[in-house]
Amino acid sequence: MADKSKFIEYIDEALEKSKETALSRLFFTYQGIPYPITMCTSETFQALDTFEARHDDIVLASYPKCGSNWILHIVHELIFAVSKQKYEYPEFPVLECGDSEKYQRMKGFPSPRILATHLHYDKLPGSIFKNKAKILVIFRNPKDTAVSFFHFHNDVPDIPSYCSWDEFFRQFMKGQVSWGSYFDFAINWNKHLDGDNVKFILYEDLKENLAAGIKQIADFLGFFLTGEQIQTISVQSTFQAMRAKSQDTHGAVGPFLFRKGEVGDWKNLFSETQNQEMDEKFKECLAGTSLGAKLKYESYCG
Ligand SMILES: Nc1ncnc2c1ncn2[C@@H]1O[C@H](COP(=O)(O)OS(=O)(=O)O)[C@@H](OP(=O)(O)O)[C@H]1O
Repeated sequence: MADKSKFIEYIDEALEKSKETALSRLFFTYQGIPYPITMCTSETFQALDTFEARHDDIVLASYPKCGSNWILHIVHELIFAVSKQKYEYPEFPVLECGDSEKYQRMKGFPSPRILATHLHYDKLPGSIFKNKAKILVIFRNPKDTAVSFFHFHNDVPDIPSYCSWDEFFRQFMKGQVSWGSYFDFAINWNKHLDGDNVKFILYEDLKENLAAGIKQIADFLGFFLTGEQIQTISVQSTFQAMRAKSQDTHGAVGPFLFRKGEVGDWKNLFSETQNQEMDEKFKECLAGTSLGAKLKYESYCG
């Protein structure tokens, strides 16, 4: 029996190691943060210093899976409503993804440029702050964010999957997932959310009252719309409306990206132990902070 348990221990350890080796092939680390090798390169990160932000750039900053495609769509619709011009951005809109020449090409793009990013606050190019670009910072409760991230890896055929939710959860809590730790991302943003050019948006607030959220975004961007225009954009921005068009807007990945769009889906995957572990982590990192209060953790994760 003793030998058998040693054997199981050994196999478990070997499995653990091979999982970590397999996972390490998914990422490369740049300045301490893991990024997916399929989307980012260190050459692009080096070239990022040459990116010159404009005062009329609109930056959507979020940890992955907090709803950046939702806000991107809303901002597109707002621009269309005020300018009657369909906004066509010539590049994949995530600032840190793509080839290292992109920042040169971007110099020729018309304003306003809408740029999404999952970079942590302290990794953002300084010109965003220096030139006072407008930044919409989107947050979602960490439990639903983790669940959405897990499904994305495991549902999309071309992305390497995790062997189980438990395995993903372990890596998520260690920050060993693409773009690093949710909690580090949040701690980094915590003291910078009240700046003049920064607008905090909570995914759950938008779910609660989409029209009110769209109005706040429009006000922040200085767009004046009628109540009727706001109403029209809300109808076009519901989860159902966006999912129905997702193959046209995002290709084959669309239905996976617009997966469920709910608050509280974490209850379907979290074990009691995982629940407690995340509550502890939240307390340790964000309890008593201004962002901690803004996230309304008790309401959405309790
Ligand atoms: N309109 C609307 N309403 C409600 N929820 C929406 C909407 N649009 C996108 N989503 C949900 O946002 C999740 C994807 O987040 P991101 O767009 O940030 O993903 S990514 O990081 O850019 O890949 C993903 O969450 P899950 O469904 O929980 O996986 C999307 O469904």
